[in-house]
Amino acid sequence: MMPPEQESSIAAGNCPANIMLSNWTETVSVHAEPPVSSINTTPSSQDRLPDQQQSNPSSFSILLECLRPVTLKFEDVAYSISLSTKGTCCSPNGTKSTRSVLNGVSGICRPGELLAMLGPSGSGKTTLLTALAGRLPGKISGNITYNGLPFSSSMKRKTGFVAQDDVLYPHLTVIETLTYSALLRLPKKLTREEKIEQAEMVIKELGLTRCRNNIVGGPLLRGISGGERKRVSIGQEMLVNPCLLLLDEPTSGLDSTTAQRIVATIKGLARGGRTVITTIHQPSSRLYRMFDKVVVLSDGCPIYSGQAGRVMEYFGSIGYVPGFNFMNPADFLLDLANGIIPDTREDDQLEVHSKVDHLEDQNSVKQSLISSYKKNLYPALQAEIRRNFQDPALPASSGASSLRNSEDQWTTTWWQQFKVVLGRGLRERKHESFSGLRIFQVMSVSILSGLLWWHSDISHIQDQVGLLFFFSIFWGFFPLFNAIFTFPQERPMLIKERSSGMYRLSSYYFARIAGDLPMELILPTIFVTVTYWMGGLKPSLITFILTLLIILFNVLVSQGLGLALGAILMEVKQATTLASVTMLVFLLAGGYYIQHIPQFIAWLKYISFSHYCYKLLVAVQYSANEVYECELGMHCRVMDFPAIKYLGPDNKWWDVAALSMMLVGYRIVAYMALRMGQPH
Ligand SMILES: Nc1ncnc2c1ncn2[C@@H]1O[C@H](COP(=O)(O)OP(=O)(O)OP(=O)(O)O)[C@@H](O)[C@H]1O
Repeated sequence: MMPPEQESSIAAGNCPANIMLSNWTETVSVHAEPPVSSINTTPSSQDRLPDQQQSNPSSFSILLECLRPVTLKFEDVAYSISLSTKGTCCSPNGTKSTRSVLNGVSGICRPGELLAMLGPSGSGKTTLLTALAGRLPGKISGNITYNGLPFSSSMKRKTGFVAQDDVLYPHLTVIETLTYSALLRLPKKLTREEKIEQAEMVIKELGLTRCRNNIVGGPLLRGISGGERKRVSIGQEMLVNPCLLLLDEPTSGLDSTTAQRIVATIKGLARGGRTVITTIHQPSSRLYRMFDKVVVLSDGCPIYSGQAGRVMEYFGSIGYVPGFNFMNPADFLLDLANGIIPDTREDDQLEVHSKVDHLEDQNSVKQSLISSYKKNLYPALQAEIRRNFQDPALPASSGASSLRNSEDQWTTTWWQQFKVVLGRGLRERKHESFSGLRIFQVMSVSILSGLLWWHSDISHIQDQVGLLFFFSIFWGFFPLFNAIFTFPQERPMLIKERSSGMYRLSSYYFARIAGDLPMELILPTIFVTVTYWMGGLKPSLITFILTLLIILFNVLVSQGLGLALGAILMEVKQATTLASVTMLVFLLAGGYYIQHIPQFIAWLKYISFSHYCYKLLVAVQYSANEVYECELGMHCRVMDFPAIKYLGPDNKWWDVAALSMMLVGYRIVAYMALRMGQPH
């Protein structure tokens, strides 16, 4: 294995971008360059890299040029959302309407190009970017092709998508975050060490060395800075050496120098033969100069799509000129997209503001810009999109289909995915699993109940049975409410990672369940050990072990129900409300409080796992012929005690079978609910 420095310098030799990227901490100077559609990265990537990779996997580096350049073309993209208002008492049916978010947007972005989408807030930039990333739900009309093909699962794994909000695990450090991504996303032909090396390399490339061991942090936990978070998100996508990289507002909330550095970084990635598209709010003129192409949107309609350097010329040709010579082109474009014509008199800003109020004027400016686009730009753009030439940067069409066939499998095996997600989950949640608060909660309840039932005796059978019922209910509630949070909390991460094709849902699901097991099982074990012996239950080791096993079984079933409710509703408030109603029903129908439930509702106990758990606890605690002192000097059979008699005939295996069915059934339901809510 080569030392990282050596590898880095070799890679940099192949890709000029890397020279610039590795200088993150130094002053970044990137100037607008001529459109790079002429940059032909294909021969090198096509002829050399795949071979290199096959013969010597260690030479694979994310710093090399993109392996399969992508030309992205989109034509007449339109998207509408349906808006429905809820009914009221006066108009119970509510109303339904649709709203157009994108309307006839077209463009081309070739390998090596950086395309920026500009437009006012709400103009549809994010929606278009999400559509281009193949992640927009619902029906999109128009045509979006990647090397002439529709979006495919192999394309998904070659696409990097950096969302506006960074979805990262707060308790992992920067290096851990990138290492786990590398382990999950890099191909199986690389060894673990090589993958870790790639993560290290990204850290260096993005200038994250200083904060590599800092935790990422989140809203309630101070971690790395906003710019560093953004770079970690970009780094996660860089790891897969994406041929198509899409970024949503990568500079929002950052100071101008940091923004400049981020854009310089993505410009560098484009120079490595990637197709890079970004939305951006208010770029400075320095940033604007780095763009090769721009698409300007106004209320979802395009007013410009083409070379960034020709914007002024185009708008000048249709009669719109900036107020003064040194105006930032981005400001000029945003004014136009808002329907505001920049005033030619520099000092008269009041005039501009007064125009803001003239909605009609603005709308007519927008309409005129949209029609000018349709008349002057669209025909040539459409012809260019439809031109069926063999792009020199594209692999031959056979290459495109082999791309589809050979890469449709996952980059890592099921088992690797399981192990990495499990390890990551244990690390991320160790503070939560072993939180002092949780341990205190369980310990205090166990000691308190041990004291309340202190050395209870069979002559006080009512109390003893009460303790067994308490076991079944407490260890029904506690795991249920813990499990409810699992999937709603993880949802953003799950959507992000599944959208990038990082792992199978099943490997994630089993890793998540397995990761929670240690703590889910350790706490009840401590609880039962303390309370069983303090509470004076049967002093037999076998009975104690059986009691413990029944409670652990109950915990797993109840955890399954919590997972299922969380996965179905995906909303913690609704899920906890439903869970508390369910547990209340189980508590009442369990057989301890009411022994004369009317027949028509008595079936409720059969769906209650607490009922089966309670029944089993009683069955192992008392033998069939055991007696207790029911009155002074009088002995009665335990099995005739009303709260026990009500439980019905003692057939333990039926109860075990019912609990087993619930154990598996709830988990299947949770999995199916997750699958249905997932991007495919
Ligand atoms: N699922 C949705 N439900 C309701 N409205 C939506 C939905 N998706 C998009 N919109 C609306 O479509 C419009 C475009 O949204 P989009 O997020 O694409 O704009 P944007 O240009 O990226 O804005 P910003 O710069 O503020 O992020 C907005 O008015 C938004 O409210």
